[in-house]
Amino acid sequence: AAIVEARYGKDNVRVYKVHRDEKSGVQTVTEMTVCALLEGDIEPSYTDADNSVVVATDSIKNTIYIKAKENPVTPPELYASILASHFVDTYKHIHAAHVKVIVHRWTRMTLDGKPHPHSFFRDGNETRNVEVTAREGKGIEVRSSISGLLVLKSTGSQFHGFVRDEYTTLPEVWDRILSTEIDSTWKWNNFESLRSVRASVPKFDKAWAAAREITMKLFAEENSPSVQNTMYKMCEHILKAVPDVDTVEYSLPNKHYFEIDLSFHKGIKNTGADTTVYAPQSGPNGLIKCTVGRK
Ligand SMILES: O=c1[nH]c(=O)c2nn[nH]c2[nH]1
Repeated sequence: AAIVEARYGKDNVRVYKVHRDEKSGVQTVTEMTVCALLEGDIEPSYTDADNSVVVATDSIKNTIYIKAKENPVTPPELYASILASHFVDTYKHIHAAHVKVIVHRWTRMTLDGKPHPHSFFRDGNETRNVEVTAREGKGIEVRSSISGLLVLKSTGSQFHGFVRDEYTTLPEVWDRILSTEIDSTWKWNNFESLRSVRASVPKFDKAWAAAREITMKLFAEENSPSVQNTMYKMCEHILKAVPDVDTVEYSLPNKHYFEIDLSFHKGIKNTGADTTVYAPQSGPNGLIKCTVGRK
């Protein structure tokens, strides 16, 4: 037997960092969950119990905190690239590092119409994420994403014209609820070095804001003929808005809301156009995925 591939490290490292602006007294917080996994000449630790090649996961955890202390933690693309590059540059037997950063939402409170200097709230489970791979001699791959953004529209969604055969019971619909949890990822053109990531720092927040705005605007404004078509348009718009992005991918659950026929009770009309009461479904759910590139 032989190792085909291996990587190891520390997962679920929770990091909080505060920036205190002395002049204004305004404090800004960032909270993230970090995973850092190393790859390289580490087979002997698996095959021969030779721990001389192991950078302990505890040391990896320490490094995550030290790099957060020494460097900016925003944009997450920069922090993740600094962290991943550190491992490849520091240990000659480590040839790749994979870092995932999940940034949680602490949205500043607005009280009496004014932003509060040091109070925040968690407005939703949506997160901004980055996955970085630094590979020796091969630069830095960066994938940014939005996940957990739960959306619903009460109309403006349809689904008809699909295959009808002996397996089909789904009625065609011209007006339905559409709800999904946005998972949108945009992959940046390869960065040849940490220096080129730093040069692109102004682009990362703008790209995230554009992807989020495009996603919600198209979701809301399209009279969607299907999840497939609407997600494809989201990809097209993001590719147009962010020239340095190579591909965009979406993975969208279709979280169904079913009509409930209540006619058994005094002939209540609650189907088709008369439906006002629905049964939200926890499962099964549709799952629609695509990756779109530049032709
Ligand atoms: O948007 C949709 N796409 C599909 O592929 C599908 N299948 N059932 N309902 C559906 N809705």
